[in-house]
Amino acid sequence: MTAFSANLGFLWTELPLPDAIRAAKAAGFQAVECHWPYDTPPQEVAVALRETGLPMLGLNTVRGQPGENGLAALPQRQQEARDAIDQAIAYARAIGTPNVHVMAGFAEGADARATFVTNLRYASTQAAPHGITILIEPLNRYDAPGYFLQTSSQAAAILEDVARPNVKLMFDCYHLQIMEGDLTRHLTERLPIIGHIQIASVPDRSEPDCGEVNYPHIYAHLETLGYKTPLGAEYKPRTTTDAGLGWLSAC
Ligand SMILES: O=C(O)C(O)C(=O)CO
Ligand SMILES: [Mg+2]
Repeated sequence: MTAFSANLGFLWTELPLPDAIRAAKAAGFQAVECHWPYDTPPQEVAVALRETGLPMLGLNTVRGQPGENGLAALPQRQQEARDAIDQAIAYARAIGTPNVHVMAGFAEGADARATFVTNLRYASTQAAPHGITILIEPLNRYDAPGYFLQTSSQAAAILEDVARPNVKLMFDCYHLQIMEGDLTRHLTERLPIIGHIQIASVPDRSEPDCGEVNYPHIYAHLETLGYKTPLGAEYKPRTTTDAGLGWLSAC
């Protein structure tokens, strides 16, 4: 049976993070993940995780200044990017989180690529002693125009250059259906470099129960591939989180 991780960046956002973790447990999720937990002391998050028994699978590095979307591919911003990486790894260690998504930011060109590769190697070195995996995530060009990383093929080439076993791809089916399609084939081919998978309907990014992706097919396919990590439910509820959970009980 497919397991799911509630993305608390989008689900139960009206609740403080520890209560959102409790709500995810009550709803039947097997794990949680978040975007930017930094306003909540990690001790409070750790208490809720212990109490519910849910793992927090991932968190993101900060976006940077207002209007920015990450720092790791921005030439001339290396110190800030490394501070963001250090902050994320410290928070992840405090709550036992195995993945840190290092956000690339709005950038393009050879300098941006070289900066991203260098910063990912730095992140890998800092994360490795703690058993933490670094993730990079392509975002679609409509939601994040100008974001440095946009496709899984671009990510695969960068991961080859970074050449560290603890730096992997966050395969968000929502973004990659929009950018590349062919999800079944890409999930199969990219499996060795995938560190986490996320889902949402396409194109409206709501509950994964409608739209152009047939998720039951994706779940069955991932099962045949032996992929067992809970899938990140990273969608924007059509009404409230609780009212939209029918898809979860149908799985
Ligand atoms: O938007 C997404 O898909 C993300 O997973 C994220 O981490 C924030 O941009
Ligand atoms: Mg995502």
